[in-house]
Amino acid sequence: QSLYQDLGELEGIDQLNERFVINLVEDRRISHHFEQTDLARLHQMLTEQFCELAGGPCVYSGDDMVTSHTGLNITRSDFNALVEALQLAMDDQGIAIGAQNRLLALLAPMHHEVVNR
Ligand code: HEM
Repeated sequence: QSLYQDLGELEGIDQLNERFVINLVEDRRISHHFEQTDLARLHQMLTEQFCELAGGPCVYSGDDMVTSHTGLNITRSDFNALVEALQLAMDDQGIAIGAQNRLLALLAPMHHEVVNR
């Protein structure tokens, strides 16, 4: 059973990111970062990215992580808040803890590309 399957394939990942984006804009610690953001695009790009990372049949078509986060002044605390928003969304989707941890392990190394840029 691949991570892609454990996340509910494309439909599950799409639903996950719908909740994730809502959680981001509702989280008062980090919502200010998303005031100018095209949320429909963010949702779509996250879905492509997670699908590809999880081994699904997608190709991420967005900007690279350094380019898309440079100038945003994202802190380590902001990063941790985003991870919490994702965990809440994964809980909501009923994704098993093992699969949650596998996705988070794929995202964690990206903190170098998004924090303090
Ligand atoms: C592993 C962590 C992260 C991942 C995987 C990630 C992923 C992405 C992706 C896929 C995009 C879309 C890029 C595009 O439009 O081409 C994006 C944009 C964005 N991210 Fe992140 N991100 C992460 C961390 C963060 C954090 C911690 C924040 C702030 C709390 C943040 C704020 C933003 C904002 C504001 C945009 C939109 C920029 C714009 O409007 O052009 N991201 N991110």
